[in-house]
Amino acid sequence: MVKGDNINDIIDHKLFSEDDIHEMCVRLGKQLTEDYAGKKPLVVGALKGAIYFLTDLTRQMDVAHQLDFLDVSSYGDGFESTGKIKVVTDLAADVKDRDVLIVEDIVDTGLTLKFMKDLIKGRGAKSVKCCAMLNKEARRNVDVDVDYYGSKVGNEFVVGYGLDFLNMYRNIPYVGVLKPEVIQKYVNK
Ligand SMILES: O=P(O)(O)OC[C@H]1O[C@H](OP(=O)(O)OP(=O)(O)O)[C@H](O)[C@@H]1O
Ligand code: HPA
Ligand SMILES: [Mg+2]
Repeated sequence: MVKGDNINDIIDHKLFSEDDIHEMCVRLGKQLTEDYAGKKPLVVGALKGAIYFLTDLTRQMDVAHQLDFLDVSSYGDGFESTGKIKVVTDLAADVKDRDVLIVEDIVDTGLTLKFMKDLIKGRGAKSVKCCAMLNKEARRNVDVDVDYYGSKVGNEFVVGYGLDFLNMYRNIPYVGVLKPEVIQKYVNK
């Protein structure tokens, strides 16, 4: 949160509490532990939104893995995807012949995930899957598999636990729906 902000002026209602998110991490961590046993996956956090989910999820994965990060951006400072995706900061690791698991906070139109999966597959990865906290399926406009996810979410703009609006509010410890008037305030500027 930002000092001086009143949470009640920002969040319309809470969608997923800290306990809800913890339960998602436990369930997904168990599944990933089974599915990646013996594979030493490369876990790729999609910067910046995924960092909160990534740190909690990987601590529930009882499987040896390595971490890397990829910053691919399409939203810029706005809240609507521009559709033009670029690599802001590339992976450090070579993904050739690796089992890669992309961790995302949310899959919305699917453009970001498709871009990342295609990029990593194109570099010769053995497998590329995604584990997202939230799946905003109704907004999908490209065909891409979200292999694991914590929960579906409706067509609402959510913030907190890594999810931002104008790069703010990521540190709200739960996921809430952003008040439409907050969006309006910035859109009309
Ligand atoms: O499915 P899409 O419509 O592509 O949207 C989902 C992506 O958008 C957000 O990232 P953003 O590009 O805003 O950067 P951030 O992770 O730094 O917030 C979010 O974290 C996902 O990565
Ligand atoms: N909230 C924050 N970031 C996002 C969202 C959302 O609902 N959809 C795509 N990026
Ligand atoms: Mg992101």
